[in-house]
Amino acid sequence: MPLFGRRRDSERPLVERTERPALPAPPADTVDGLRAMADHRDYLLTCVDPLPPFSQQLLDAVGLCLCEDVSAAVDLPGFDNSAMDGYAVQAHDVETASSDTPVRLPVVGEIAAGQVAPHRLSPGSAMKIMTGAPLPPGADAVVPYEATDRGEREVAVVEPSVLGQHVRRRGEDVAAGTVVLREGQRLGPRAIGLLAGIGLDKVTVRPRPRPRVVVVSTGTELVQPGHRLSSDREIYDSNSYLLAAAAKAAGAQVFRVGLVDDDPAAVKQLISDQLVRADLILTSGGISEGDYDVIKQVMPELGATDFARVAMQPGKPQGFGLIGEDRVPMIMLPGNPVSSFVSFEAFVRPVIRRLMGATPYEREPVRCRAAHPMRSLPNRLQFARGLVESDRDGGRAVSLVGGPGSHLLGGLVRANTLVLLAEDVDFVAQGDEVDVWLLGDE
Ligand SMILES: Nc1nc2c(c(=O)[nH]1)N[C@H]1C(S)=C(S)[C@@H](COP(=O)(O)OP(=O)(O)OC[C@H]3O[C@@H](n4cnc5c(N)ncnc54)[C@H](O)[C@@H]3O)O[C@H]1N2
Ligand code: MOO
Repeated sequence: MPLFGRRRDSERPLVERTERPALPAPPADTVDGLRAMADHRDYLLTCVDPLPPFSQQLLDAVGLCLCEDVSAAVDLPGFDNSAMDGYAVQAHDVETASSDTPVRLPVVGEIAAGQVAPHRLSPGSAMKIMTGAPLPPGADAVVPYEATDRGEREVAVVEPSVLGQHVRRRGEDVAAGTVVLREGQRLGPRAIGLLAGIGLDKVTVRPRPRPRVVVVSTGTELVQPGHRLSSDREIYDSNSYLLAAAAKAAGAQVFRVGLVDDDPAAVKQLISDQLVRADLILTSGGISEGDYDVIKQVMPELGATDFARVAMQPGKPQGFGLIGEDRVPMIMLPGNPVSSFVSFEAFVRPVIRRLMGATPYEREPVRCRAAHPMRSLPNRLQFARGLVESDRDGGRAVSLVGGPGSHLLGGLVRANTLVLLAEDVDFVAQGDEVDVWLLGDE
């Protein structure tokens, strides 16, 4: 299918397979001749690196995490300066001043913020000074206008002053060389202000706001939603929407490319075209044993791939690859909609989190009481669709909803939980505890 409408398909170069490093050795099949779900997940996580930290303009870094300690290269304040509009003086000259016995001093100059003192302040004199202006050498206090008659050539000071009064000392806030923000710290408005205050316009942060995830559905039977089904052999493409929405909810920037037929040339062209804008490519369909399972057929020509049978239900067939010159990670998911969704939860969400440098990568299982007896396939980690509700004792109980078939998209929506029934479990009695993944934050 045309992607950008700039060049004809025949003009675009394909990524051809050249000699490239293979994938790391995949884990052994340990469950009934199949790969354990956790082994497959951990394998994908070792094959994918977090996106590199990158230097970001301050305002684009809000909400992101620092990848380095930040030290101040300058003192804050950078020089001794006045905290008030008034007169720079020597404190001992005005230590007895009062409204009954004002101290009169000649005004020998003026300094505004951004200027420097015209000369040193001699004992027995005053210099006009504005807030933020550098204190003249020789001065050690500032008398605010309100404590004087605001004289221009001579000033009468009517309140006493002490050493250092209204003077902001160099380095009293931040001394040059000290660490002001730590690696891992999330940048909010105050941290952004401080970074600007010490003269930085960029910082190194992670995650990239969003890993770029390209989503593609394969299948000649698929029709774009919004169009008419022209025969009862056709079905609407739900997976590219489901996966795109799930990737977006996990924090990715998503490019939903949509559909491609089970045509090897079209699939190769489309994937080659997408590599340039992808940190991760997701496909659904075409990876099991069928005669038209095009992804499994062509992807080994474009990169290093691993097709596994995983001891889980749904989600048994799984594909992974590092594709093209840049070895872009690609996760090839099974076509049944529930299989696709469960595989996303088990493998894709952790990989997106790893790309973002967001830990923990995996969902934390939560213990929950079974509301009724449950049967499970032996030797498969079963992801049953569950509904968790509060029980009478204020605890949580889960019941199964929607049926076990991996095509049951309607039933999936009634669930708020995936119930994890382990490989060595074939029966759970009512009241027994099971692990669940709560899907509330999707
Ligand atoms: N002989 C065998 N057949 C199958 C096996 C097996 O081990 N041996 N595994 C089964 C399992 S488990 C699954 S899951 C599926 C996975 O098959 P594929 O990944 O090759 O997917 P397809 O054959 O292309 O499609 C399967 C099913 O899903 C529908 N589908 C596909 N894409 C979409 C979409 N974007 N939106 C909605 N529905 C979609 C498709 O029409 C099929 O009904 O293989 C079993 N077979
Ligand atoms: O195991 Mo397949 O992935 O659901 O039916």
